[in-house]
Amino acid sequence: MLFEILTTSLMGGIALKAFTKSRGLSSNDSGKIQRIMSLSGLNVRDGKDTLTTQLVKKKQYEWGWEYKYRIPLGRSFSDYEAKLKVFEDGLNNRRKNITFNDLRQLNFDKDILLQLQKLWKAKLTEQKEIELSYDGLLIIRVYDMPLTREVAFTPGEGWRVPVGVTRALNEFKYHDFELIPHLVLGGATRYGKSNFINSMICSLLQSKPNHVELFLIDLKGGVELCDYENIKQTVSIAYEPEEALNTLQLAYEQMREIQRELRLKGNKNVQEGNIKDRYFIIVDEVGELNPAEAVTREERFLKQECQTLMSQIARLGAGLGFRQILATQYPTGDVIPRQCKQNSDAKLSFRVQSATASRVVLDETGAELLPQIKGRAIYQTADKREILQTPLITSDTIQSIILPHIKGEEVTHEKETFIEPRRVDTVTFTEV
Ligand SMILES: Nc1ncnc2c1ncn2[C@@H]1O[C@H](COP(=O)(O)OP(=O)(O)OP(=O)(O)O)[C@@H](O)[C@H]1O
Repeated sequence: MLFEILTTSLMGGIALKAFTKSRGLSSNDSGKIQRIMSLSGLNVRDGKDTLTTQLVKKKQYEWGWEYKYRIPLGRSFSDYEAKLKVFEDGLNNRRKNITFNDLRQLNFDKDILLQLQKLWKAKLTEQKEIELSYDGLLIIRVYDMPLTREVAFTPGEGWRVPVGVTRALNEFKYHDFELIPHLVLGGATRYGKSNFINSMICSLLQSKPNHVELFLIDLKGGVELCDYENIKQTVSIAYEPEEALNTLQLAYEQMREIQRELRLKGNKNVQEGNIKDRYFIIVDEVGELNPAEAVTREERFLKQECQTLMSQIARLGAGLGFRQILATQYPTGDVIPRQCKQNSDAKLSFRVQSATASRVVLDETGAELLPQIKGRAIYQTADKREILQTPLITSDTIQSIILPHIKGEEVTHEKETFIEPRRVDTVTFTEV
């Protein structure tokens, strides 16, 4: 009986596979992708010939499939990027086929009908996600499961801070400030920049409380970074451009001091000089320091000074233990000083409004195509670009992390218990 079911299902599966293949659809999505390409006008006409996108390689991973294509002359990567939604909607089209691979997953010892029902339901609700990249070949990754929309904060180790969870196997990704000292952060409003800055600071406070020194510039009216105003690790905090200049000058002087110290010792950098402290200059909304936006001459001069200091820190600071993180929600033109951008080998961009804005942050397009999901971002280093979901940190977690570091408050971890005075009932006797 079991043998009969097995062979019938197997033959059915093979027949189904042959059928789907005859319709240009195979068990993976390569056939469908090829059809989407030709139907959405990605082929190129060359006289009588039609140049198509050629599949060079396909590989299955635990998370889904990766396809590599040679693109025809006359097409660029951005032509394919512009069709991202077309690919995604095409692959998630509800007319689903059950494939041979799907049938192979079934357990023929158990209730086969129920399993088929479940499989069909799963097929109808499945939501594949697609990622495009280019390295001389067009790479299309089709993920079976969408990337999670929420990741809880967990601190990193040492100078490694959590950046987020990647799609491949939900793996946690870290940014190592010892390897890449400076970071540029961008993204349209309400997509998660400030949340990321908070999780970064809290991770550093957790893992390096005695060696992290913070120079904070919060030009969003102080609402984002004011929690750190009274902690031991904050050397200086600024809420206005005038105060920002002061904070940057302090950081710059400290940098010079370390430079002198290392020179005297004959060391090239803090690692060689065994200096353990690291100095983080964090500017939330660097756009507020853009001289091009200044109204008066004095304001322009002040902002130019700020930009000069940020550029010097970016240029000279890495070996001296200085890490600069510049965040902006208005990625236009020179909002991030050029030298700061050039010296930041890592960029993190949340969704932005246009391809131009994406180029300002990442030097490449792509961040404008991110889904409208809070915390979803592209993390880009010199050799890699990944989409990830950044961790969400709650106010309660922030408060509990900063509590032991608040200045002037000896914090004991035991709870104070308030002892009420014992009630004494007194009866007074009077002599009659
Ligand atoms: N990683 C995340 N995961 C889930 N939700 C998030 C994440 N980051 C932020 N959010 C949600 O988005 C809201 C806005 O985040 P945040 O304040 O960090 O945005 P922003 O980019 O700094 O915005 P603005 O530039 O306007 O200040 C948060 O209140 C939170 O609810």
